[in-house]
Amino acid sequence: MVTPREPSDPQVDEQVKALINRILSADDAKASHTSAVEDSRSTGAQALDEGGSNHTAFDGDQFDLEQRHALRRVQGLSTELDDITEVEYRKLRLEKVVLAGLWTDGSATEAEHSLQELAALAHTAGSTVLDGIIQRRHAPDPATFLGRGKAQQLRDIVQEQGADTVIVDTELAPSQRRGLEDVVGVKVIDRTALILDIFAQHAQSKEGKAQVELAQLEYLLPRLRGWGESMSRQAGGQAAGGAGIGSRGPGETKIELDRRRIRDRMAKLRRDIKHMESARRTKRARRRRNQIPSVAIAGYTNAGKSSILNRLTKAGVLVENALFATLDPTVRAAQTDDGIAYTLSDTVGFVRQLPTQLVEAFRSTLEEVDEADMILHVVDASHPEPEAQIEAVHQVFLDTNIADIQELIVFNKADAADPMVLARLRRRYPNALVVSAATGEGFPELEVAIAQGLPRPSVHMDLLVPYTDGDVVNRLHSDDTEILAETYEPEGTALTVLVYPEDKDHYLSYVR
Ligand SMILES: Nc1nc2c(ncn2[C@@H]2O[C@H](COP(=O)(O)OP(=O)(O)OP(=O)(O)O)[C@@H](O)[C@H]2O)c(=O)[nH]1
Ligand SMILES: [Mg+2]
Repeated sequence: MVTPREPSDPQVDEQVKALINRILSADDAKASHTSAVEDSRSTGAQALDEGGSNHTAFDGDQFDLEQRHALRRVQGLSTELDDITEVEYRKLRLEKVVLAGLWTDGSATEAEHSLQELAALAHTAGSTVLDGIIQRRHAPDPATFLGRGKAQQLRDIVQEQGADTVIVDTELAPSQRRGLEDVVGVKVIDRTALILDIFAQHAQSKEGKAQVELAQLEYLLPRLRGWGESMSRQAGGQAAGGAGIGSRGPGETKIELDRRRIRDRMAKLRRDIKHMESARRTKRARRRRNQIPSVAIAGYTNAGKSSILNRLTKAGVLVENALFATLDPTVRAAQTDDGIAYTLSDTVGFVRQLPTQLVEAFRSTLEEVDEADMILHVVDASHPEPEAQIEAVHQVFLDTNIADIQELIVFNKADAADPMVLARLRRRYPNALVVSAATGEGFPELEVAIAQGLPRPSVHMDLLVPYTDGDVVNRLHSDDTEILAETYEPEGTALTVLVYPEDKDHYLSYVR
């Protein structure tokens, strides 16, 4: 049984209230979402390499990153009430954390890697990870997630270390969260809330923000009940009749009101997102019509996708040694050595057990991948389990029906990877490439492989274009034609070209 929460235990209620306020307050997307990554990154996540981000010359000016740091500094100076709630909410939540996970199936190493990934996530959200425990157990305890004894041990660790938060490596039922909180005496957050928080901090585009807000509300809605229950219990004390109209206290009315406001907000967000989706589709259709081949970069979070994009295009996309640095698809123009233009799109990183609330948001970024001519599947070769990451990504490809697009696996971070592991990966994936976005190793081969994988203009034409039709020559010189020969004759420019089948008609009247 879950012990009923005392009405006078306001800490958790305050958190929920603050969260609701934050989400419901209009236009609070401004500074608040990007401000939470504190500078307390001294200890923690082994899954991230030491020393923060090492930027190459290809990573650009990192304006985004600077902006984030700048926003961080002004936090707490504002006197607006909204912002104060926000700051308190942050302070309350994510500072010194202890992690807790269960090892139910699989090997001990797998359980450990899962906790390491959680540490990396916590780190990305701005917390300092002090400690972590794993319990071997068939199934989670329905009341407290960890078994009673282990939960008490966790409480001791929390007290010893002076932690203020426990993060659990799964999604908890609301009652489990409260049950565990009652034992450990500090607030408990689950993996889903953590990932949602990171997404909220990082989303940049309007669509991304809307998607994340919708996901947060979806997560919050069923969890409001916990709060409502304790409030109506209060009211129940006054009107001792039990159920019925008389027992409805102000708490209940308030919770209903909040629920309705949240539902209204969710409906509005869904409408907005629909609208934004169709705008994006139009843009994509235009690109399609122009016949520019497209390459999508996909892969696990922190694999180095943005770094590879930057090196291929010198685009200056934010690279950060954190999970989910990129949360919005970014499309850039690139060119093969022999002048074929193509688009390269960066995508949101994959992660195991993506919260269901975020799957939609994630899928919208995969639409870019969906229509690509080729996928660069980037894998961090220095990660402890590259094969598991590949499988996780392939599973998502299967789930979203994009498994039939031509895929090129690219093992990145060759400079940091164990040579033995690299050898193993080379054997297992003979068609894959090994590169390092840090040193540039393997990039010439990568560029050749991309050039070979792209659809090429295939219709051979011999043309003579009169000098009066200069715009036609210009057009042939633009992105989507390959010029094999060009000479100037008295009657005009003679060209031998390869064009895409769709473009053939434009030039038929100039054929010699
Ligand atoms: N040693 C080494 N580090 C690299 C290499 N490529 C990228 N990194 C580092 O790995 C981290 C993640 O790089 P990103 O390019 O942001 O990775 P991403 O896949 O775009 O990550 P998300 O957008 O967060 O999913 C950064 O700290 C990079 O500096 C590499 O070849 N070698
Ligand atoms: Mg990225």
